[in-house]
Amino acid sequence: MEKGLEAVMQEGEVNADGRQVVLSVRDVTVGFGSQLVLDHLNLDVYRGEILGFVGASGTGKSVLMRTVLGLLPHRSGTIEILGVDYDNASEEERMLVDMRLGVLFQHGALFSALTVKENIQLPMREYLDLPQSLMDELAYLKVEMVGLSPDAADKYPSELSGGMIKRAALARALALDPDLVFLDEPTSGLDPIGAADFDALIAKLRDTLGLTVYMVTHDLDSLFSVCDRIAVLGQKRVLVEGTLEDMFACDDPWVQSYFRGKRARSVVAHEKQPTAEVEKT
Ligand SMILES: Nc1ncnc2c1ncn2[C@@H]1O[C@H](COP(=O)(O)OP(=O)(O)OP(=O)(O)O)[C@@H](O)[C@H]1O
Repeated sequence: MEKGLEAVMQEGEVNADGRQVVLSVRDVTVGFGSQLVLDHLNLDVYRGEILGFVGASGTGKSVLMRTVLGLLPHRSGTIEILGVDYDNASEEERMLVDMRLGVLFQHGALFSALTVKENIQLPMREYLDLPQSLMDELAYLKVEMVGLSPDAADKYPSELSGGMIKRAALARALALDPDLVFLDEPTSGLDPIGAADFDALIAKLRDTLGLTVYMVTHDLDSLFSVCDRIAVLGQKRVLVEGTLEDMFACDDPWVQSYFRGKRARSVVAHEKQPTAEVEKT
């Protein structure tokens, strides 16, 4: 049975804790030829949270994100987005779901021949029928929302710094006011201050817009500072998902070395520093 936009946006299983599940991945298996990358993987993402998704290189984080976005086929299992079983949805339902999703691919992936404003307007042109003046107004609004100055809107990607490209790509991901945003290593390639600013921007957007954020990252700072929950991919499935405390308590060797290793300890020490400073004054 087909559902209208209202139904698509409001549905989603509510779990035992009363949390709304906006993305539910059940028993999903993905492979290429004889190589199995994901094997009966399960994952839930809750409305309004920032979920950090980590795992060793090559474990399948990008494959999972692309599978959830319908860009790669899965051999078995179900994927429900905003309460809609994507595989069994009608074309209209899929389009309504797609409109509620924003994606920031690794390296920004802006079209180099288009200005920032034109890049932001691409999803608007694809899904909506709006007059140019309104699309311009909306594009400037998104540019401001991600902390870029208005003159950045008329620049081409080659005229922007790495941090500005990430912000412009985020503005494009926000073009249709999505419910759920996928970010693939959003802080990679940024210096620590740029990365921290970007993390703060994501947290602010979540708080003000009520976004749900699914963030693939290797950045320990992001995991410690902005993620509400973390899911760890390993052995073709989600090894553990939960809070930082759950990560510290997990006895899987990779999770232990990642969250209790030297780098993690220095990040924790650094995260605690501002509090110590405040206490001194
Ligand atoms: N289109 C494809 N065809 C064949 N194999 C693929 C394809 N895409 C990914 N793979 C394989 O799937 C595995 C997982 O790749 P993926 O890019 O998802 O890893 P990742 O966890 O995102 O790694 P990283 O952290 O380095 O980005 C790798 O062995 C990769 O070679």
